[in-house]
Amino acid sequence: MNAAAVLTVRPLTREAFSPFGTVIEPDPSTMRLINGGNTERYHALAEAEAAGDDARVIVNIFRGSPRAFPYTVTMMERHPFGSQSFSPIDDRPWLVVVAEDEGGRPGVPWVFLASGRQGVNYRRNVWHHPLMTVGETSDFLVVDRSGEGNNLEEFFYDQPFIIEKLETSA
Ligand SMILES: NC(=O)N[C@@H](O)C(=O)O
Ligand code: NI
Repeated sequence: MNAAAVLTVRPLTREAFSPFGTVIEPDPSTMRLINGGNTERYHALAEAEAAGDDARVIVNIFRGSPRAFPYTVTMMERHPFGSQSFSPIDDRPWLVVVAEDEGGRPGVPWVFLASGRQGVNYRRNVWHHPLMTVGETSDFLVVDRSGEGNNLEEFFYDQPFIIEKLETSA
């Protein structure tokens, strides 16, 4: 087992997350007034992808128990047939952990601290860590894909990556 590496925690921004998907938050450039001016619609912030036989886009709630820190990232997963979005319901910060694909395996994880008003949509087949709730058990609205075939691919690192604490830097 290789030596552990400590990961940097970065603030979640649309730009930094763009290689992995989109950030779901009110983007003024997408806003259009609807319902006679009563409602601001932030339009098409993300696109749900659902491929393969009998593929359907489904809406779920994930109730995540809080992770303990320091936390060791030992694995990543991806969904070959569809995207997956997470939007916090309880307005609490949470962690988003993703990685670039390097020849069919995830590279070094990127860790982003999301606010309680930020969601993300992982594009289809993007490496990510399973839901990482922080502090208290929290609910997330999750939009992803149901259908035929195995939509879960997991990879286990031969090197531990550590998230020491939730202070952002860089
Ligand atoms: N397995 C499952 O439904 N959850 C994961 O995909 C996850 O990203 O949390
Ligand atoms: Ni997932």
